[in-house]
Amino acid sequence: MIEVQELRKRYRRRDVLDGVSFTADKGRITCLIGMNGAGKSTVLKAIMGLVPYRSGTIRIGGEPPSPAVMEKIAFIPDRLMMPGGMRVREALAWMQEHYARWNPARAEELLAFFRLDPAARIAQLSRGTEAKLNLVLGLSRDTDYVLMDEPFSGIDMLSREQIADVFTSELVERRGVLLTTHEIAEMERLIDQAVFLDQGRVVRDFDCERMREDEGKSVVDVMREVYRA
Ligand SMILES: Nc1ncnc2c1ncn2[C@@H]1O[C@H](COP(=O)(O)OP(=O)(O)OP(=O)(O)O)[C@@H](O)[C@H]1O
Repeated sequence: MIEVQELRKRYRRRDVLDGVSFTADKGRITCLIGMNGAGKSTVLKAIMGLVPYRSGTIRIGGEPPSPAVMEKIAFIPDRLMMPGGMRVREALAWMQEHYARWNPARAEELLAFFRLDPAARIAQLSRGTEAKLNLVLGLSRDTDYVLMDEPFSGIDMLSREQIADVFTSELVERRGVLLTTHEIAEMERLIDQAVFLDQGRVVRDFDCERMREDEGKSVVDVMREVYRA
């Protein structure tokens, strides 16, 4: 489980995270939902130790972050972080060299699934193809948790459907997935837990299936309720 408790972060004297608390369990897909600037990416970056925070506690599998604990998490940022001159196969080799839990068979499988050309240069990939490679690099590590920042952003409908298939496959089944989005409509059927962020605060946190059963509301219904209020 990833546990975030009372996380506070300031940028230029402004509170961008104002006491954020939630958990993301293994075997579930948890989605941080919020408008632009709500603080979603900052939460992921704080968990990964990429930005310092003022106060609060982060636990991963019950342990505080450390280099060994961070090996259990793969972070897939909103844009690919590899140099443009690199070829796809070189990016995979780089990952294999730098990450202990790299799974080459899975990487090959995902390359074939997304029909990525191993010889293509990264700079020449379209936005959507780049997003798919970004997913291949993150999901080919055998980690307990995967953090994804806006995995669907800028991607055409058919590619989104292909990426959605990955979410329902055994690739993420046993892992804990924490992702962010501001476009919930097509993520709705994929996610188990919804955490709504607004101006650095958690305003709703619920089990999506229970919400549908108990109150007959979809995540989008709740979103309208929260943000139009
Ligand atoms: N490096 C930075 N310096 C100053 N302010 C920042 C910095 N990074 C983010 N912020 C501010 O922190 C707030 C939260 O940003 P964050 O990127 O976490 O939002 P978000 O919910 O992920 O938004 P989006 O959906 O647009 O990606 C925003 O108001 C943003 O302007």
